[in-house]
Amino acid sequence: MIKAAIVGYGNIGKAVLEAVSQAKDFELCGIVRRSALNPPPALEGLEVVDDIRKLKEKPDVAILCVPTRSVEAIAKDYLSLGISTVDSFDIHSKIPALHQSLEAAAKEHGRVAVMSAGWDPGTDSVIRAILLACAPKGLTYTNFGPGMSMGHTVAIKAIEGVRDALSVTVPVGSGMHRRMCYVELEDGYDPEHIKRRIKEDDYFKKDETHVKFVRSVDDIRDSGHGVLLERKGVSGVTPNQRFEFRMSINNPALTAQVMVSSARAAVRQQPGCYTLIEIPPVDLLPGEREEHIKHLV
Ligand SMILES: NC(=O)C1=CN([C@@H]2O[C@H](COP(=O)(O)OP(=O)(O)OC[C@H]3O[C@@H](n4cnc5c(N)ncnc54)[C@H](OP(=O)(O)O)[C@@H]3O)[C@@H](O)[C@H]2O)C=CC1
Ligand SMILES: N[C@@H](CCCC(=O)C(=O)O)C(=O)O
Repeated sequence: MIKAAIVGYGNIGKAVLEAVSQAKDFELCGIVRRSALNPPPALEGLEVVDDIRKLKEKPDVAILCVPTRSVEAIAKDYLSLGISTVDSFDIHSKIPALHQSLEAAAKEHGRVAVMSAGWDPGTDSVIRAILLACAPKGLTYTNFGPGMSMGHTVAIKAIEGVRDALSVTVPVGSGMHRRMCYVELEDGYDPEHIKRRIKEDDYFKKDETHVKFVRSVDDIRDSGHGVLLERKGVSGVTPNQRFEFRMSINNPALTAQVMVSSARAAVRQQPGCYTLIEIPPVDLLPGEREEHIKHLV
């Protein structure tokens, strides 16, 4: 059995709890939250702590369901305690730096960090890599949505004066996106200031971004999302090879499932930091390798 802890009980944390409950090779050691006081009824009977060191049983792996910008500090702390980590860090431009930093920490402490293990970055990254192997010359376009981006939404929610938010990603073609941000403000905050803060954030600054102020974000929230990944390229000397991958999904449910599968892979790797393209797909699956070779290959 793989002993796991869930860190952060937001959208992804809740869905990870559901995914772990369905995974027969996992045992939950507990949930780590910023405050362990007054846990919701859904956590009744589970160990809820405010520091991973307080868990009765030490986990093999911690599934980090925290804001992307909190991942690095938490992952390094846990690796230093001898606990492997899985995260879904999704600021694409900062992935190489995080990879280096977690690689050093994981190797120093003989543990594994699986990073950026959601659906994008994550499973989409694996598909992009496979399409590149199929047609080494050409263009891949990743077209998201329309749907709710959790990463962009969390980034807006972190701005002082924002009570609630929803960032919807709208595809405009050729891998370009429009960001529609719906924001519920606290009283007394300047909408123009909040607008500027959003537009200058790394998550938004390269895209066309619109900010709209609404009375209730709850009334418009829908966590559905999806992707159309397209590649047109050349295999050998043969042009016009066309590929498409499309999915329409519930964002937290899929992200959480990928993280749980990645936690399984984490306990099977040598010490170090891995993105999903560096992990053999068979290590994500429960059961015997030989059985998967027989049925999947
Ligand atoms: N790679 C991918 O494909 C995807 C990645 N993601 C990533 O998942 C992250 C989490 O998303 P989501 O679950 O929707 O976020 P939420 O805001 O719903 O949940 C985050 C939880 O983390 C805990 N937390 C710890 N530190 C902080 C902090 N400084 N501020 C706020 N909360 C904190 C809180 O839990 P508690 O109160 O229990 O402590 C909070 O509920 C996103 O930032 C996104 O980048 C999401 C979807 C896809
Ligand atoms: N990282 C995303 C998942 C991929 C979709 C995306 O990047 C977007 O909508 O911009 C998220 O946080 O929801």
